Amino acid sequence: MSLLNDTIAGIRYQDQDTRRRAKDRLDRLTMPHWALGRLLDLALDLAGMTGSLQPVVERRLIITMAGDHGVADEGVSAFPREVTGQMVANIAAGGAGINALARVAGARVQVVDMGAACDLSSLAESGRILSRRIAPGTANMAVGAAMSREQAVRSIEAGIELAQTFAADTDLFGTGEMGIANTTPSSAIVAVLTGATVEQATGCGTGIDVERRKHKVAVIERALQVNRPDPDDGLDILAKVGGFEIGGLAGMILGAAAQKKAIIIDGFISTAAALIAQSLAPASTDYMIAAHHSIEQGHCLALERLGKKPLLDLDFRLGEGTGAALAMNLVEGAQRILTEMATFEEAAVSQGNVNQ
Ligand SMILES: O=C(O)c1ccc[n+]([C@@H]2O[C@H](COP(=O)([O-])O)[C@@H](O)[C@H]2O)c1
Ligand SMILES: Cc1cc2nc[nH]c2cc1C
Repeated sequence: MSLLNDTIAGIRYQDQDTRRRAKDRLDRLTMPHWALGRLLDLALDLAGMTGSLQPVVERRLIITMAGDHGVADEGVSAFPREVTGQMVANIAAGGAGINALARVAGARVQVVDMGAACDLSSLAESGRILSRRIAPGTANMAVGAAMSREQAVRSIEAGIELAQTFAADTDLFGTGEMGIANTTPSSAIVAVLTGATVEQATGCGTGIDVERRKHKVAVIERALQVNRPDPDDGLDILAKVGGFEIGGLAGMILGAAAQKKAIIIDGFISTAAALIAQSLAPASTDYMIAAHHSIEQGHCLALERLGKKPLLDLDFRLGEGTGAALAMNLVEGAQRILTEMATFEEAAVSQGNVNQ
């Protein structure tokens, strides 16, 4: 079997017995019942994911995957393609938004070149980024498939391998990406996998105006007509209207799930990758935590399809893993409540008689 098929076959749903035992403890903690709300739901998830009442979320890693997109030729972004490589260098030097927010979370940031258009070999050779380049950007999905099915598999398998390697010294993963024009393939993926119209699934990305957004919708509609991706085949969708960094992130998510590690899903593009992972392995959603609600139109639809409620709502639309980084301390909050807070019996606190 292939790495992809093996990985999919190895993903288990959360451990229900550990969830039950965690629920039993959380029900008895010294507070009015469930008074920490969704932080407690998150604590249950951590227990179920790791199969432990003492989950650890100390060693944190944001993987920021970069890729370019042939569909940028259609004028769907407010920024030129070369920004992808320039921002990769900025992140590698520690000067991007993700670097500042990862420092708040005590997380490492690893940039991976999945297929930027420009030459990033000097950054890779000096060890500041990792190179898993599939090709120098995808083909233009408005005129044909973005990549071959074989490239789609390779991009996902590169992500799985990275998750396997990093799992040795990572307790908590976060996804991030950098890729000019990548909201275009992401909207296409969201439309195909949610059944929504392209109009509903498409936003303004880096900041295009109303007219350009109309054009972007038309480009995505054309890409779907030309390629006819099969909604029941995540690999077909990725190959026809996806991106290399999106495939890499889908692989990271599958790899983390197979290792029973929590993975925080960043914004719109990361959620599109999560939808690909869900379509390949429904149980992988049990290991995903939705970081935040991006203001990119279509993110709500994607989160709904994933069955996830985001932790934060800060009007972000940056990507890079910024929302995932900020959510990491909330995940630590959930873990500390489960592992550090006393029960009524332990602290000798009188219980009320409120119906639970
Ligand atoms: O994460 C998000 O929700 C998000 C929403 C809009 C834009 N972005 C970032 O902006 C870039 C894509 O925007 P665009 O307009 O070039 O498709 C890419 O580098 C993403 O990281 C990210
Ligand atoms: C400057 C810039 C930084 C980014 N980070 C993620 N996407 C981005 C897009 C642009 C344009």
